[in-house]
Amino acid sequence: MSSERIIKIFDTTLRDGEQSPGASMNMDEKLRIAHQLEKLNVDAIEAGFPIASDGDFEAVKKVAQTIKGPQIAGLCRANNMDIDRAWEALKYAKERGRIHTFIATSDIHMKYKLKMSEQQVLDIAVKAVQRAKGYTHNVEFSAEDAVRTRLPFLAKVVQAVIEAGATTVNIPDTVGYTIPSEFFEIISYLRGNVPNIDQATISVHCHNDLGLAVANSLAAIQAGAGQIECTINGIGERAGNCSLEEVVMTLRTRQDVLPYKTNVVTEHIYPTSRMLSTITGIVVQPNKAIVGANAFAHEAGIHQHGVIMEKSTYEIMTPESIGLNQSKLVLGKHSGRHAFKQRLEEMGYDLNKEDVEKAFVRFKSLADAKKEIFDEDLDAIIADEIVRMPEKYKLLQMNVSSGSFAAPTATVEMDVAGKVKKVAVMGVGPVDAAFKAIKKLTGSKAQLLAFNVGGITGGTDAQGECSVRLLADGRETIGQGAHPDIIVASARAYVNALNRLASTLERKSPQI
Ligand SMILES: CC(=O)SCCNC(=O)CCNC(=O)[C@H](O)C(C)(C)COP(=O)(O)OP(=O)(O)OC[C@H]1O[C@@H](n2cnc3c(N)ncnc32)[C@H](O)[C@@H]1OP(=O)(O)O
Ligand SMILES: CC(C)C(=O)C(=O)O
Repeated sequence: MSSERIIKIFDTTLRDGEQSPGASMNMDEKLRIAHQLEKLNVDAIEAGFPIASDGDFEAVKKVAQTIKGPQIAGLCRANNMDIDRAWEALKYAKERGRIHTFIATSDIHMKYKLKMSEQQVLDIAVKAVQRAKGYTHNVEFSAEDAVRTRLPFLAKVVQAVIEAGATTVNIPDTVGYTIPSEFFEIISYLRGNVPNIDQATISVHCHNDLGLAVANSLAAIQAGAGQIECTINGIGERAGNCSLEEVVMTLRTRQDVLPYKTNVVTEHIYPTSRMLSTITGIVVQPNKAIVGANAFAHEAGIHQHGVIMEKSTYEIMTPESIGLNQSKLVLGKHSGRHAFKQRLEEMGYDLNKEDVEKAFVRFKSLADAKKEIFDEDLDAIIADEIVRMPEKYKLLQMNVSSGSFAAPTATVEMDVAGKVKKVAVMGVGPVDAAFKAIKKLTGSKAQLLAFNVGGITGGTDAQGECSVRLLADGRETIGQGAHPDIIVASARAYVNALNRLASTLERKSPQI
């Protein structure tokens, strides 16, 4: 086999992909995806099943009229009505229009579904290809459920449809049943037992019921197949189809052992995946290979350190190669100092070693309480931990009980100018109780002008950020506090404001 064979990519997102429950697209949506597939430079777009509905017919027609470059295929059963209707839509793509006709060849499908004998199926397959040939030279035939078909019969069908003029013969694993070594054997068998096999492109169409669609497709091309049928994000009937991005990026990344190329412009993969997910509402799982949100994200400190030093330590392909701007270091409880310091620097903080260490300790304890630490959380940590004035008052511990039955009560322990004091106070609500307790412990006469509370980041595990505006002796101060517990954040803000007030009054300079 010659090296660096070009493998044709036949995208069926708009046909088999649309068979995913909930993935139906209207004509405009199909057209938008088709334009994106055009940018990806796939070799063929299967735009729909024209006999299925008027809407599908119009969509296939519009794609055939509009898209330049890729071939445009339409699926049809092996009967005249379907084939004629398919060509009515596909004819607008002229010589790029491909009629894709199919019939099942496995015993189980022939017996229970079609209720036909082998001979009947063989005759119908040949007639269908001949009918399609009357319209175009560009005819694909699929032997549905090929991998569960008895091999001598499969070979007989393949030989007959090629004689009838099929230019592409597709060997689908309709139910995602086969394993890679078997698929390799099936394709090898056909290449060894169908005398005219070289007159057509062998195609494969793998479903993912056992999670093997990509592996099976790769095994098939290693055995000599020349076309892979696949979908964006791997969507499709049941567990989906072979994922375009996975198969294409495997071929791009493992050139050393897979000497095949595709024509796909891989930099359009990520935007295409996003667009499809937005249009269909089918969310890509975060750990999905290539296009999942975590595919280029590193959370563990040891990995982050490696990536900071040299990306290839933990990245086998670049995010840019699929159209992503850059990989992401996710700060969480497994992160280490290297990643933490790098993020602070990227955010513009130039901290000394001691301050980084102080912030890091606080970051680790926050990371234990919430899943992901965002830049806003780091801002709050820096504001709280580093950019602090000398503290006359320190909040040591607090506990608040609240609800709709007992009166809200705050028990607060503070260090007030070197003395540890504790008090329990009731209030209208938990924040009111906490503020009253702090006032009692500090003896402050400051008037509360404003109190604001907000979640810094989304989710119920968000770090709450509170701000408090106080007035005393004609001076206003603002205090801020952050903590996953919103009451603790409020108390921290209050104490922070009192400390600012104290240091302002001590310096006797009019600051806010
Ligand atoms: C493996 C695959 O993904 S194949 C593609 C699957 N995709 C789809 O089915 C989506 C589009 N399908 C549809 O809109 C409808 O099924 C239609 C319009 C094609 C047919 O609808 P209906 O006429 O109501 O038939 P229905 O879907 O209930 O049954 C399928 C019929 O086609 C026959 N049939 C199935 N496959 C083929 C085939 N490849 N060639 C010829 N006839 C076939 C069945 O035997 C059955 O025939 P019957 O009505 O004489 O019993
Ligand atoms: C019609 C063929 C190509 C198919 O979708 C399948 O067998 O899964």
